[in-house]
Amino acid sequence: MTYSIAILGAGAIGCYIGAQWAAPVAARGGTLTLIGRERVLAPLRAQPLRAEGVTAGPMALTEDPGALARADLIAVSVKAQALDTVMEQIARHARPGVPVLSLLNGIEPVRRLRAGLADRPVLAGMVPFNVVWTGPSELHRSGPGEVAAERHPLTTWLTEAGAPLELHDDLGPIQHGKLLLNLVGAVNALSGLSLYEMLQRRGYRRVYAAAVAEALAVYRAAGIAFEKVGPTSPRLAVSVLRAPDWLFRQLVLKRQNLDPKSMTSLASDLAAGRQTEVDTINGEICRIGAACGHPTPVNAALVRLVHGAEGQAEAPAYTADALLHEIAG
Ligand SMILES: NC(=O)C1=CN([C@@H]2O[C@H](COP(=O)(O)OP(=O)(O)OC[C@H]3O[C@@H](n4cnc5c(N)ncnc54)[C@H](OP(=O)(O)O)[C@@H]3O)[C@@H](O)[C@H]2O)C=CC1
Ligand SMILES: CC(C)(CO)C(=O)C(=O)O
Repeated sequence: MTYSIAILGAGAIGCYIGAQWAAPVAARGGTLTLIGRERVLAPLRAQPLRAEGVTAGPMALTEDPGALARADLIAVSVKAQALDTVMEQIARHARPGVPVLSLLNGIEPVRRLRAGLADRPVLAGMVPFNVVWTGPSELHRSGPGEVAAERHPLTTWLTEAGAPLELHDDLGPIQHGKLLLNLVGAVNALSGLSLYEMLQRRGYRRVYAAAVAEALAVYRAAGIAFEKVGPTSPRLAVSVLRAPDWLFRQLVLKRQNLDPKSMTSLASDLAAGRQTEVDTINGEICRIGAACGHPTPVNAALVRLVHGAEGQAEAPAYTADALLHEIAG
């Protein structure tokens, strides 16, 4: 059997995953189509996409959501803010029963896709690393790990074709593990610094550690299982993040291969004056806390501050002390 894969949302993640999957899909006689905006696709028509120095295999590039009609699997890689439109496009163009794989951060997007596309399988996926554009057709990845997805005949076909993908029967613990890693996004966004610069400073790391410690307490109270995603186990991370700068640099930063200009995707949105995914990230911790009666003042403060900064002409530049003050209430 051979299949046609569509990636809906040609941004940092969609293009990186497209670059990883294109050659294995083509080698099995399949096709891969990236659906996105012309401003992103035009440079890729002029110069093939390169991710980590490797040139991507053949892929079709289009702005037309009508291309979904040919897909046997649709991987969604837009921001959560675009999900309503994407669900309408899938409902209008995709064939009945074609599965949708969510590559978005957070747990809420999968819930929304399952509610909005109830007539087709929606598979959870998780991208553990950071990807940034280093040129119009060049991507840089930082951080370890493999993309994870729920097991399904189409995701099994992808792995058999050689696409780098780990399959699981239940992605819940992995999604909850990734959510802990994502809590850095709001701190990074509010600092106004690159992720690399922000992580060099203990004050910001203490804010991030407080958000993770609170989330761990909420998971415990709610009985939620999680797995380690990223370089360090979340419980150890809380202590490691609080270490002095010189020790953190030796233990973590030196091994991370972080691009000095890298930003979390939440920080890129805020810096570009766009709405962010903070409600699906820190907001999810607040929702779980509210449901089990566990207070979440740290994550609630981060949600409030990020919302306050959205749509402002200038990106915020909170000092670490100011953020520590805000989360202390
Ligand atoms: N970047 C990263 O390192 C990581 C990101 N993630 C998650 O992956 C998801 C995608 O993030 P990322 O790649 O950074 O986001 P990007 O903003 O880089 O990419 C999304 C792209 O999809 C486009 N788009 C939106 N709606 C549509 C549509 N209906 N049809 C076609 N294209 C559309 C957007 O255009 P426009 O801007 O015009 O809306 C944008 O170009 C997010 O949930 C993020 O949290 C997960 C792990 C790491
Ligand atoms: C950096 C990372 C891996 C964790 O927040 C990420 O998922 C993002 O940029 O959104």
